[in-house]
Amino acid sequence: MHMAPSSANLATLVLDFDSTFTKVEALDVLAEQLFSSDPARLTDLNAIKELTELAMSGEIGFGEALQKRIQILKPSREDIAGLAETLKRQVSDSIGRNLKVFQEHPGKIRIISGGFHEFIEPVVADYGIKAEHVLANRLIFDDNGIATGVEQDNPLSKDGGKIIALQSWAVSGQVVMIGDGWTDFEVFKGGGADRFYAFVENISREKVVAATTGNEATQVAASFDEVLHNEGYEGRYSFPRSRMKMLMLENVHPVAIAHFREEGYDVSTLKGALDEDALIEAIQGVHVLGIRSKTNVTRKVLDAADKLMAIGAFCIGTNQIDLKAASEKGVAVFNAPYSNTRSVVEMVMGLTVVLTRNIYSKSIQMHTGKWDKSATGAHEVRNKTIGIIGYGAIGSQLSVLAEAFGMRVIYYDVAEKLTMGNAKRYRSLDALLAEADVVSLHVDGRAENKNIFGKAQFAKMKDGALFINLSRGHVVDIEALAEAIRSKKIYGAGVDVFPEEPRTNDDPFDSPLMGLDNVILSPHIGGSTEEAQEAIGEFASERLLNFISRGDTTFSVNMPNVQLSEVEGRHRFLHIHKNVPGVMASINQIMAKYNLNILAQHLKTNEQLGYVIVDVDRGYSKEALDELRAVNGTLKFRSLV
Ligand SMILES: NC(=O)c1ccc[n+]([C@@H]2O[C@H](COP(=O)([O-])OP(=O)(O)OC[C@H]3O[C@@H](n4cnc5c(N)ncnc54)[C@H](O)[C@@H]3O)[C@@H](O)[C@H]2O)c1
Ligand SMILES: O=C(O)[C@H](O)COP(=O)(O)O
Repeated sequence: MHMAPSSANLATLVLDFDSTFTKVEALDVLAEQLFSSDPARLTDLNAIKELTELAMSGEIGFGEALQKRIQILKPSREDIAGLAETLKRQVSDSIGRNLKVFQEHPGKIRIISGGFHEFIEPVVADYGIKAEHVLANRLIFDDNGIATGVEQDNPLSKDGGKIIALQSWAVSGQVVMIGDGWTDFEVFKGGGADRFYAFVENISREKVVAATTGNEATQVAASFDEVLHNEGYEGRYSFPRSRMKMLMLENVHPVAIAHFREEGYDVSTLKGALDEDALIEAIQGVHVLGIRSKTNVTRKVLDAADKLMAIGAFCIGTNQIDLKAASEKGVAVFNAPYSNTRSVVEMVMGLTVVLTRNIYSKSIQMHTGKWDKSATGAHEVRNKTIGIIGYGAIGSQLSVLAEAFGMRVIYYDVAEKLTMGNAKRYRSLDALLAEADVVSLHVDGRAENKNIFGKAQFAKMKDGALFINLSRGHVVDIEALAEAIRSKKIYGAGVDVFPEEPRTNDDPFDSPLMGLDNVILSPHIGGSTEEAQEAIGEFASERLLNFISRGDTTFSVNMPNVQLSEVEGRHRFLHIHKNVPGVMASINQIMAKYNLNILAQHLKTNEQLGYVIVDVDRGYSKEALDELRAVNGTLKFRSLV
């Protein structure tokens, strides 16, 4: 049985304290603490920060910097106690979430620091690290309890001291040094450690990072999870999040990026969309892709995606993604189906009023110095009929707002829908077109909807009616629309979406609708409000995070939806497979064969996919995982801790 790895076979992990165990440099924090109670000490604060930085990047001797800093600071015993309390709240995120590892392997994780026992010990004691496993300096206090210097016979008060101090432990087995600073790298360089990790979760020091290249025993670690994973410890995450790449295109809202980064993922961003070739290149090694409406995720892109687990469409539409191909590969797709609905609807109402009153054309005239005050051709929307085609989230919300404006609402939808207010469902599109003063399109972008609105449909509209499309460009024959406007069949139009749209703001726009009378064109901004974008960022990032961290597929557009709790104190296997007979039986046979203690099990299927989630006790065999991965029909298999 594969249980939590036994301590005996594991390397001893020696952690630096400042900017590694904690997020901060303790003496800088102390300086700030003293400065905040005495603003006259601002110059002291700056001097301390400068000395810290110079010492950490190896520019001046460590011992010299330490002495100088204590002599400037002169902290009291109370100041040091206060500092320890502050530092307890500043433990590095990846250290904090791995508390259990410290508890499971007492003595295996130790601290070596050029800082001071007086504040390090109380902080690391919370992680079960005993005083004898902390190597650090000691302060010298005068009779008034004020620190006046550093004990000089301690090797850690001198340059190159860490490597000498380390020998006093006489650790048997392998030693791994983890730290952000040059003195930490020196431990490895001087032969005091078998391996070295440049710890960059809090700060990345160029000289230290550069020193790790070209040596197999040294590498950069973006989190303690990575170190634990590499060294065979069983940490909080089975796979370090800092090694999971997220690529966010098309200006995905910063709130989403911040959430991903807070959770420790490696996120890169691009402002615009990418074409197929560029995306094929960019998607290599990417675990989660974030897009909006302009990025086409084709089968070719999905074929090239070697690590992809999930796609987040940070918008409503998912027609730009080959959902069938994504399902065949077990890639989960999420979107934000309701977050920009209101923004679109408000824009439709605004366009309806502006077009009905001919305000847009009059405004253009005013800008050329023409004053044309007249009521001719301007109408109220009250008592007019709006015909909504596609009565989904947006169509039905529009129904409510249009009624609030006093409009009569009729709608046409291919599916059965809940009718809002006094709206009336029409089963014939032609009948709707014959009655509507305003026709507004809100169908989804499925491929079959290409050109559903063309010459024949415009011909069936009332003379002088208005046409609005904020759904998808390809659903309307744009030449037919241009002709309907030129011939005055249509009195005006509001168009936000086009068959061909520029990929970025730097690309040109061209359309047969340009220059036509009473036609308001907008650059696909129906959902582009700050409110909507933030709401999408929140919603879609939460869906993706819940899927990646716990397997939850709530709201996925292609995976069977399963709502799951967090994985605590157990293992979770996630098995995505083709929906073919026999998979579940095979999985259960493997579970029985390896005597896995099942705590919970879920199976949900859709036409294409089956999704099995099994929670088991922490003890399990690696062979069982290999067999589960090899079950016929498996598309993706993951094990979570
Ligand atoms: N302009 C923008 O910025 C913007 C913003 C958000 C959404 N959108 C687009 O708006 C559209 C509507 O979004 P939603 O959230 O309401 O989608 P939805 O899926 O909730 O609703 C679409 C409705 O259209 C119906 N439908 C599909 N094909 C039809 C057809 N041929 N005839 C009649 N009814 C049909 C469906 O049955 C469904 O009820 C989508 O195309 C979406 O991509 C555009
Ligand atoms: O599908 C959508 O939500 C809209 O088309 C908006 O797309 P966008 O996020 O690219 O603006």
